Amino acid sequence: MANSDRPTTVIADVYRGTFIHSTQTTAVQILEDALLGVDTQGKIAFIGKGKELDKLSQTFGFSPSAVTQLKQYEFFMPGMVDTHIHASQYSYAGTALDMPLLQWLNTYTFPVESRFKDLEFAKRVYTHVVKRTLRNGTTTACYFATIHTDASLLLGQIANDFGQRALVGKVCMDRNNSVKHYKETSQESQEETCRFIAELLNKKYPLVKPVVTPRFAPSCTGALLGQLGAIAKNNHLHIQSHISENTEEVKLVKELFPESESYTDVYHKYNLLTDKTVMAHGCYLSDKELDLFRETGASLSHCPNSNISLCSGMLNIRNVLNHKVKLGLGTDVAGGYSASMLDAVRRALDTSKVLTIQDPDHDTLTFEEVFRLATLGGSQALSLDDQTGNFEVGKDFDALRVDVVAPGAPIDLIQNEDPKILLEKFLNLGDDRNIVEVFVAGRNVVPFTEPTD
Ligand SMILES: O=c1[nH]c(=O)c2nc[nH]c2[nH]1
Ligand SMILES: [Zn+2]
Repeated sequence: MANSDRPTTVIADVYRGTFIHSTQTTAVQILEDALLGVDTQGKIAFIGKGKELDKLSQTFGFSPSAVTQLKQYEFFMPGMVDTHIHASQYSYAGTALDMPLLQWLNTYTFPVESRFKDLEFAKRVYTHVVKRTLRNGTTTACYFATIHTDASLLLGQIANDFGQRALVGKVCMDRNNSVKHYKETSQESQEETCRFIAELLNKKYPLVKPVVTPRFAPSCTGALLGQLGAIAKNNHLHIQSHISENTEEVKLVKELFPESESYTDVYHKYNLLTDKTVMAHGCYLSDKELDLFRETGASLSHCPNSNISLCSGMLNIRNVLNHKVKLGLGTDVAGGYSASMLDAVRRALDTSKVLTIQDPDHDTLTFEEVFRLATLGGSQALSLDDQTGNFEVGKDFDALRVDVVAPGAPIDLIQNEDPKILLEKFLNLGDDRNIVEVFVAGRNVVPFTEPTD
């Protein structure tokens, strides 16, 4: 090949085997004996057929002997996207699920979150949650931290150090909190949000971004919501919050914001519904509110474990999808007790099946659709689908290498199964022992190379 014809991309790694991902039109697309090349920037440079090895190796200038071959019963799938997780609640995940949302916040959540003033405590919890989620296949996480700016910055640093793609939010709340040392004024909240954004952006972490984070309407005055909407707009930032999770909360919002037509209208009025907004839950949104989500491009994070654990409600995903609202899945640790997105996949399917038990006409979600929600759907919900979510050329290589028969893992394969069955078994039965490697932007981040604590 003449010098001038040489591609400018330099290939760092090439993998050969089965790749399973979603596209806009196909919930599960299976590419058997495929070849995928990753460039030195961590981006997918090509995806082709194994039999095209000679041609691809010449075009992209790599040696066929450097290709990593997957084993039988292994496949690559896109890394999973947790669109809603409270990193600061990880210490009590798996406990404290015996009361409804508003009581749960005052009894368990605010007292624990107030401890993140202590940076040593913050470091311990945040290191654990980043490692736990990464090894369970969460390559992108949208995190709530606490009101503490320095601890929130530390969460960004830890995600960066371990190589996880993350949106990190310093939580804002200037009212309705009974816990003495867990409060901020609207001025403090606004100033500290600006400091958080400036300092985090200044670090220039390649995969970690700030997200403007009003906790939810009952925790924020209209004045603070308005200031946060302006900060997000002026800096083109992501926004996250909660909406319509339980009936008591919806009633409270009506009382606190009597001038607003609906809960969604409260956020809309303060410019908090944009195409970079993700709202958790939405169990009780009306069709009109869903229309407003679609019009503004805002998305929903479905957190089924939390919705059941706190007896909040059940989101009708089919109705959300029919309204063409962007949707991803979230663990919502610690209202949700599991930090694993595989659990979110299973609970999403369970919830949809319960809705079918209640109404046999309900169009139950398929496992293929839920796979898409956990990957491509999540990346769309976070407006990061230009970078991650599937194996399209030009996106970052965020991937899980899954071995369905990994030693010690909880899956028995009795017969030779096709790749779609392998995916279904992994989603329903697998765990982190099946996730033998995790890649984010081409970098191998699991198994960990750092000393573990
Ligand atoms: O599930 C939830 N967890 C929280 O921490 C929270 N705060 C407001 N609304 C919330 N919902
Ligand atoms: Zn939440």
